[in-house]
Amino acid sequence: MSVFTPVPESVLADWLKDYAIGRLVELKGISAGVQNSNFFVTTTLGRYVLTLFEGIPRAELPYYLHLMAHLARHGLPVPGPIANRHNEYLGTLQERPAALVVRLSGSSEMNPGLPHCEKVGAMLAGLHLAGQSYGRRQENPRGAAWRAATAQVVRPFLPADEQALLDAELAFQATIDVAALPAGAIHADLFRDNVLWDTDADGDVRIGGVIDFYFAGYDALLFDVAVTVNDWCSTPDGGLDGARAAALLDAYHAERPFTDAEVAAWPAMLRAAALRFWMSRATDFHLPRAGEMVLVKDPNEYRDILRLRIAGVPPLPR
Ligand SMILES: Nc1ncnc2c1ncn2[C@@H]1O[C@H](COP(=O)(O)OP(=O)(O)O)[C@@H](O)[C@H]1O
Ligand SMILES: N[C@@H](CCOP(=O)(O)O)C(=O)O
Repeated sequence: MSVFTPVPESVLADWLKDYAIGRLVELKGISAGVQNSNFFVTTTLGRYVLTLFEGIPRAELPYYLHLMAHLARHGLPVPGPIANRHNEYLGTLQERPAALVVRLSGSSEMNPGLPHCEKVGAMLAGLHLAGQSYGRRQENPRGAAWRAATAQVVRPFLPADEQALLDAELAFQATIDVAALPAGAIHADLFRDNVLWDTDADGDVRIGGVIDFYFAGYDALLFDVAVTVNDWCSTPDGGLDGARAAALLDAYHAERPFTDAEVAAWPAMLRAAALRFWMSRATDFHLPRAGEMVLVKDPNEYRDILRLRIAGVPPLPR
């Protein structure tokens, strides 16, 4: 998150009167993240995260908030949204749609080992299984149609070799039958910075929280696995670390076995997932948004991951 819209303490203190969570003690902007304005909020009764949504249409927000509530109810470490006195998760603050969620414990691990990858794989499978009973449906906002449309916006900013890479990848992706893959609610942005780690009573790592569901949607479950593997299991040059990928994928497969169609589609899904983040980062880089604290991530990291996934990847477990 970044802070695009500042919130004065007096304004928040007044807004919180609509909630049953006590009085404002502290408000702090969060610099991590790229999509929304986020703040840590401490009140006399607890610790929360406030999000002001910057550009997601209001009508699409209940899908995310109810999905978080659904997954939390299924025992996953997902922050539950807080309802206001009108029993609604979504409010309005500084003329933006706004929501409060529980602040979970832990911090992100940017150098994950095998135990981290194993736990993330098992948790992602649990999320996909619990998501099967989620009643709402909203398409992945960064799905195939978005990728194709965004490619045309970004293309003029790219050098000739990258334009050629992009054109070839779009043509390849158009040949993939995504409808043949198991689908459901996916997180779609399960990067290392969206998982908070804690330790349990024995000192073992455990997932304290999975956050940032604001790219979630209905799509192939395998696309979500690919997004996750590309981030958690890449080496600094973008290659796949075989041991970390195997730890994550074996743990996932033990909870939700991969189908034959998924085994066949795996290389294409890794490429689709790489393309998605190359395109979003290139958009943020070439067409930046104004804001008080704005983080722009390197698009070339995902261009390189795409090139390396095209060169070849190890198969899925079966
Ligand atoms: N529920 C939460 N509990 C604890 N920390 C959180 C929570 N939600 C967000 N954060 C913190 O805020 C940071 C940015 O949040 P994120 O959801 O990734 O932003 P964005 O909405 O811009 O994508 C995270 O890296 C984490 O440190
Ligand atoms: N994970 C994405 C962008 C979304 O950023 P977030 O910090 O809001 O999760 C990327 O790395 O490009």
